Amino acid sequence: MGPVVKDQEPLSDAVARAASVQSLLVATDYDGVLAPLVADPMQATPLPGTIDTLRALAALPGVHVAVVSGRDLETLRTLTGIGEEEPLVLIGSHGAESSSAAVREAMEAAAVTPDDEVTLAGLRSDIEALVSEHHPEANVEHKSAAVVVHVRGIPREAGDAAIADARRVALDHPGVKVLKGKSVLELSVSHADKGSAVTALGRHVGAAARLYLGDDVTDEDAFTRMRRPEDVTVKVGTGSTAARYRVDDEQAVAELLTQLHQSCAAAHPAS
Ligand SMILES: O=P(O)(O)OC[C@H]1O[C@H](O[C@H]2O[C@H](CO)[C@@H](O)[C@H](O)[C@H]2O)[C@H](O)[C@@H](O)[C@@H]1O
Repeated sequence: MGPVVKDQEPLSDAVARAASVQSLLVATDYDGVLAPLVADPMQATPLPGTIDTLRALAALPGVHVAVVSGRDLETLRTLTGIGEEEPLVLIGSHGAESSSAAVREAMEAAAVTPDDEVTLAGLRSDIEALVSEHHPEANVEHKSAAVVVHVRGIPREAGDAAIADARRVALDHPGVKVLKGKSVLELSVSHADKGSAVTALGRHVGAAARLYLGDDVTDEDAFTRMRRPEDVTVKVGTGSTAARYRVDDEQAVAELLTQLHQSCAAAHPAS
């Protein structure tokens, strides 16, 4: 897979350049970027070594690291194994939740309200009823601000029917945001987006450059917000994108993070 824009600086040069700035924010999506996609969401584990590479990056002076996901914060912490005492920032529920107080403050206006909770409770029970009565081969994932219908691994026609019916259910619940992801339909009461959360974190740490890796439609909010010449945006896999660069898969992400760590370690030696 070639670069997204022709005749631009090669990705390896852009990574080396980003590594040399005084304050760098490295932000990465989780599913489909650090962790290969699998049928059971709770079995989606990071490729060996990737979290340790992020830890090593976060230990360097002037390098800030965040994992940004549609997962809720608690699940993201469990799946990444990143502890509360570690310097890595976790951003969950597409920006609605974060381990960083600065991000929480910036996203306060997008926080889930008690009215949203009521909407979500009604939605959860309607989706559960729909799936158990009409689409038993589909699965339902409950998150703090959303309910997700999963159709990975089931026959195409059955999956499409489940997604179409879930969309219809959402219409009965005003204020619900519908996000079509990879073999999922997410119905959310969150008003947050990854782009706002990551740019808030970048501002907070005074990032001179931001490097963002993502594979799904919700990552496009981050790609479109990171348009400074110093920023490096990387789409993982196929599909149209606002990112400047593209890599094939999670293995290529692991290699890119290793290259980034080597460049950052050379540019930001620990004192
Ligand atoms: O923002 P992300 O970290 O990319 O999370 C997006 C969604 O990821 C999960 O679903 C995806 O991964 C599953 C496990 O590999 C896979 O079964 C599913 O088909 C994918 O769409 C997660 O379950 C969702 O809640 C996230 O919103």
